Amino acid sequence: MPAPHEIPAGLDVTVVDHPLAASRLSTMRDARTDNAAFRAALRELTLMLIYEASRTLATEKHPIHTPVARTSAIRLANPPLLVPVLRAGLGMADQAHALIPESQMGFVGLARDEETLLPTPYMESLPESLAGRPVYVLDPMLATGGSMVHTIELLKARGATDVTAICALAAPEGLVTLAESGLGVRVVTASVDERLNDSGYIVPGLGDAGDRQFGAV
Ligand SMILES: O=P(O)(O)OC[C@H]1O[C@H](OP(=O)(O)OP(=O)(O)O)[C@H](O)[C@@H]1O
Ligand SMILES: O=c1cc[nH]c(=O)[nH]1
Ligand SMILES: [Mg+2]
Repeated sequence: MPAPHEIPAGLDVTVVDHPLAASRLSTMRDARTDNAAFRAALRELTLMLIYEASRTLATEKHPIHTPVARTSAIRLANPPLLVPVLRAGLGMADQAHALIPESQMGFVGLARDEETLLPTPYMESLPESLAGRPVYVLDPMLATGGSMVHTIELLKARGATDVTAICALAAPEGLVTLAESGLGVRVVTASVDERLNDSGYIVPGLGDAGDRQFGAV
C-alpha cells in the first residue's frame, strides 16, 4: 500500500490491494515479459480494476420470474461510457467491455512528446453530450498526468461531471497534477509507484505501456 503522503489530500484514490492484482502487475513490470504475455496480464488486471471501480455504480430493480418464483432483479441504472486512451488504453478496452457489456465506448488518441512530455492529440471520438453519464477513462499509465488532464478536459467540455481514471500504475507526480487540476476525478489503480525519472517514466514502472503491448513506434 502507498504511504498516505503519496496520495494528495482531497483526491479520491482507490489502490486495489489484492494478491492477484499484484501478481498481474508484477508480470507487466518484468522486462522479460513478451508483448503477448503483457497484453494478457493487462487484460486480467483490467477486470480487477473495473470490478473495484464499478462497486459504486447505481443500480435499479426490475421484476423477473425465476423458474421457481417471482423476484426482483438488479441491472445497471446508468452504465458508464468507457474511454480507452490510444494506444495503450486499447489493451484495457475489451475486458472492460466484457465486464460491462451495456456500456458505450468512446476513443481518445494521444501521443506524449518525449521531449516536452506534453500530450499531442490525434484522435477524438466521443458522444456529443456526456451530461449525467459516468465515464471511465482507461489508460494503464498515469505519469506526469498531462494525458489524463487533457482527456478529462475533453470530457468536461461535453458535460461530464462523474469521471473515473482507471490506471494500472500511477506516479505520485501524476496524482498531484490531477489534484491541482481541480477536475474532480476519481482514480482507481493497482499501484502508486515511487516517482518519475528524468525522462518522465514511472519508476519502477513497467516501461512504455504502448510499446510493451504493440511494439515500439
Ligand atoms: O501522464 P503522462 O506523462 O501524460 O503519460 C502517460 C501517457 O503515456 C502513455 O501513452 P503514450 O503517449 O506513450 O502513447 P502510446 O499509448 O501510443 O504509447 C500512456 O498510455 C499515457 O497515455
Ligand atoms: O512510464 C511511463 C510513462 C508514460 N508512459 C508510459 O507508457 N510509461
Ligand atoms: Mg507510449
